[in-house]
Amino acid sequence: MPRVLSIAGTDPSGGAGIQADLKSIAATGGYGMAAVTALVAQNTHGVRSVHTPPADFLRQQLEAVSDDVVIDAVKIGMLGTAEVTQTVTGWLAEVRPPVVVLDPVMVATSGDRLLSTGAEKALRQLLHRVDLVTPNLPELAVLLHEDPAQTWDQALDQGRRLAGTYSTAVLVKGGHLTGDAAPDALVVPDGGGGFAVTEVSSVRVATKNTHGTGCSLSAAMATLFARTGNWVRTLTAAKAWLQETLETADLLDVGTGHGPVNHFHGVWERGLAPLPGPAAVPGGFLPTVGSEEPGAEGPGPVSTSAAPGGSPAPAGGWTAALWKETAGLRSRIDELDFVRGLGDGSLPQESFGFYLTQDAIYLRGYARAMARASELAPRLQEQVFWAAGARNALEAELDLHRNWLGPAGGTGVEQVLSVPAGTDVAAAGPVTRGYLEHLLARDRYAEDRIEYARLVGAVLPCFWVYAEVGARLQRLNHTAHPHREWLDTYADPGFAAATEQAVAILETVLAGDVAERRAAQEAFTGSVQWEHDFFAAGTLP
Ligand SMILES: Nc1ncnc2c1ncn2[C@@H]1O[C@H](COP(=O)(O)OP(=O)(O)OP(=O)(O)O)[C@@H](O)[C@H]1O
Ligand SMILES: Cc1ncc(COP(=O)(O)O)c(N)n1
Repeated sequence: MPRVLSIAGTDPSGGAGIQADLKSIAATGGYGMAAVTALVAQNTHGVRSVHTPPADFLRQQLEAVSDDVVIDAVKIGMLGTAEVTQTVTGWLAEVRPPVVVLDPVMVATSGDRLLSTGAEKALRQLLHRVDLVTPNLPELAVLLHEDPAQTWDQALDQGRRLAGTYSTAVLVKGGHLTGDAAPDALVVPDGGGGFAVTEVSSVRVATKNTHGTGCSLSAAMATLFARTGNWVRTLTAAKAWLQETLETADLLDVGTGHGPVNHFHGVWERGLAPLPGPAAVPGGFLPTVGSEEPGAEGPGPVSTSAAPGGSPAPAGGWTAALWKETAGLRSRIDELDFVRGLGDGSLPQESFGFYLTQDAIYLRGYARAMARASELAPRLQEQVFWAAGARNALEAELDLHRNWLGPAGGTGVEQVLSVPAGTDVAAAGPVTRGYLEHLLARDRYAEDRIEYARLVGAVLPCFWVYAEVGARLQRLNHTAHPHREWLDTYADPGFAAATEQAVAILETVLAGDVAERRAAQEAFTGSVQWEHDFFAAGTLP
């Protein structure tokens, strides 16, 4: 866990400054430390007064930390005066921490000045010693002695000029622009006079509770860079995290002015997932977008690899949390008479027939759910994926009739096939009917994106739980097994690959906004329960 030091001012109301930094560092997976530059009497409405302790005392704080603790990253926020700024510059020159991120705090959201004009020159000196500077648009202009950018293109030009002048990476932040988007861009000098510019944009959240976003973002950047060693991955991860803190900011009830962001909402919602391996970032924040930076991750979801159990692994923090949440219920599936009987070969033939009949009916409805998901999918890739899923489910259903449920099987499926079109659920048992109603409950949500999220969550367990149960059953298979051929169908690599893709889509949906996430989570857990019940019903012909 990276040890991250914030050097900044205080906010006793907890939304900005050191208090925000420590929350950000913890939320993004670091150990937070703090040296105070200034004590600020402020709240969500503004700054009342500032008390700056002697610079020598700041130096003592910094040395107390660096004499004892290995520092993996530093975030610098409010400095206030030239003397304080020079003290920090001097300490950095001696200690040389591996990563230094500077948020050049000049003016608070409330409009109050937090840096004396006499300190601007000292701040420019400090710029030579930092790896990343994260100015908002007015700060960018002051650092360049120019007027503030009015457009995003002008802001990017200024970012390039600042990066070139100080040979440092610049994070240009578009929070002060208007419009539906909140764009940010990393501008990194390439050493040959050019720049690698990577833009990461998010949807602007309609909230007045944005106090401390700049502090929180820069602290998250320092922490995540210490974890990933890659600025593009860091920004993508930090933005995704910041977005959820903004989306859920209104759930907090802190002050009556510009309130703080909700630093821990996502972490608490997902639960404390174990830390991922090297070069990874906390759950759910891994980039799923492309970038211009050479060597950075290409487009596409995080890699999914087969879990030791043989079923696909979660695609990120969101799916990991959901998978973990349903672990108890899934483990009970293995204990069911039907699953035990299928595994050890003791399952009565009529139970098997009943199960296959229900499966065929189920697949018809399941195909409809995926066809609807294809209709609603916002991205072409997903549209294609669900359409293919619908087709495969129908083909599997045909195959069941052709190869398993023919007259010789004597399971009564002919009756199912002969019912008039549109009423094919008539022969469904109560569980099959209930499961299909759950899958196809389409009119409960007005917005397409919510219905899509719900559908993705609802159809997923049939992929994922089935793959998991199937992988275990397949291991019990042998040449003399009475259900050998059926168990072989579980070993289809195409199905495993499709399951991985489906899990990756679910991860993307869960990383959407809160309403989408809720819809998908609820539908997913509901379907896991139905999967359990479906297997349980297998012994009730
Ligand atoms: N309403 C919003 N919705 C989504 N993202 C936002 C919103 N407002 C700001 N951001 C993002 O928050 C980060 C901080 O941006 P901003 O340009 O406001 O910096 P700042 O002025 O230093 O922040 P602060 O509000 O702490 O002073 C950026 O990543 C920006 O894109
Ligand atoms: C100690 C301190 N540091 C930074 C800010 C800027 O944050 P914001 O612009 O959101 O008020 C602040 N208000 N206080």
